[in-house]
Amino acid sequence: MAEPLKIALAGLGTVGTGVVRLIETNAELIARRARRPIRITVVSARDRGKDRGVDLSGYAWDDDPAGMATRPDVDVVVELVGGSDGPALTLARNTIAAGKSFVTANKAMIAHHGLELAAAAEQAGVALKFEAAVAGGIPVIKGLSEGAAANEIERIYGILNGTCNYILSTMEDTGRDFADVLAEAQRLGYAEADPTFDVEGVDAAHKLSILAAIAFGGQLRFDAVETTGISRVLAADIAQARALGYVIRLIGMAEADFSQGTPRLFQRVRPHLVPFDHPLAHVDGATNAVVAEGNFMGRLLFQGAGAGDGPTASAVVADIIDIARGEKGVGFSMPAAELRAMEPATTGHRIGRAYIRFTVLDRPGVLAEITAAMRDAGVSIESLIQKGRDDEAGEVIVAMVTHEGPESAVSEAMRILEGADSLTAPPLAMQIIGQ
Ligand SMILES: NC(=O)C1=CN([C@@H]2O[C@H](COP(=O)(O)OP(=O)(O)OC[C@H]3O[C@@H](n4cnc5c(N)ncnc54)[C@H](O)[C@@H]3O)[C@@H](O)[C@H]2O)C=CC1
Ligand SMILES: N[C@@H](CC=O)C(=O)O
Ligand code: NA
Repeated sequence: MAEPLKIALAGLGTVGTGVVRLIETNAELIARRARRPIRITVVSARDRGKDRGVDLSGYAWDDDPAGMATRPDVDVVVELVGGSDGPALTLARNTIAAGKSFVTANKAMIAHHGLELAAAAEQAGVALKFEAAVAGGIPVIKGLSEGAAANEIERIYGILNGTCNYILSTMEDTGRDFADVLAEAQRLGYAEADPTFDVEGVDAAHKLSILAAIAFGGQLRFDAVETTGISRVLAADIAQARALGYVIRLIGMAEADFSQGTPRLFQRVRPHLVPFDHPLAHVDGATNAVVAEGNFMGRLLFQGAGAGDGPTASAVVADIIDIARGEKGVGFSMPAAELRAMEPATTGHRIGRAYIRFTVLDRPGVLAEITAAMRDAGVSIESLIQKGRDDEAGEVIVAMVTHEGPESAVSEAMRILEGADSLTAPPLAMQIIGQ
């Protein structure tokens, strides 16, 4: 058998320890499939003394992750530290500059610096791979850039954050409290080091911008993702949605319009109402699902574990195996210089139904004020429910479902009601996903 491929592993948290366990447990099978053994030679993390439940005694330790790139006992660097800049980015740049291949699960860094790193890797003739960065263990990057390579893809959407999906589906099934379920998702290793990235939709936006670049062959535009998280979704919204025949899911959606001049790119992360009979309504726990629509393949659905040590490690090690087999590719579907510039598109043109929820003071005239704003903005109401809350603040919940109409009209109604005295919090509008 050929010489082992020597791996430096930076970061020994949820994913890093998962990678150690996987490489040790499946060593023989991996060596056969990779045509050579894969051997971790050196590791690095913040705290050397911490018990991580894995045996690290066979590996060298380096206090300085950034310096691992130039060590003679390293062929490939695997970065599992996290953060868009800082040590992760320094390590990526150092590794590529040293002429070595780089594997990462770091969507924040790829969303911000992916084009720069891809161009540098192509110039250096090394691999830059990040399958674990999008939808954890699901091979969606490989699926899109290889399996769907012949298609023009105009639309891609799905559930891209395991933590939010775990929170929403657990609250729905058990009625448990948001903060309590979030703490559990953190204990299970699903959440980011700063969980506001999960609950405010930023992590899903990182992933969506990477997927969109791959699916549409466009330049990464994380800056142009419209992002709303789940922190303002109330247990009352979940109950109301269920009564109406829907579940609530955080959906990332990207669409490309190539019909004229500079292609246009629409990217949005937002909680949506999903009808019970839609495939995404049955995606529970930390599972992710991605739907891609291509002009010849039709609709593809990728589904599987989007977070957690084992599934994420599986994607990281698959990238290492590709490199061991001699692959020098970069994770995008075409060379960085050929990725098209895309102009961000606004939501104005979109048509659909929406659920809108208001928390208001229980006093005369409030409902009239809300319905007048809807009338003035041209929003047609299909149904409206008013419910008291079990608190002493005198608040009630008003929830409505609109008829199909322009999203811009809903935005206009929200604008008219902005700062209205009778609202106790800004209203929350969620689109209802179609088939
Ligand atoms: N946890 C998950 O399910 C998934 C995580 N990811 C990504 O994988 C990466 C790692 O995530 P986790 O393992 O969950 O994080 P974690 O917080 O569990 O582990 C991070 C590791 O990096 C080390 N580290 C942090 N700052 C460091 C520094 N300045 N110098 C040296 N070491 C440092 C820590 O000591 C720790 O060992 C992140 O980019 C994350 O977004 C991607 C997919 C799924
Ligand atoms: N925090 C992320 C981890 C995987 O990418 C998530 O919850 O999906
Ligand atoms: Na993946």
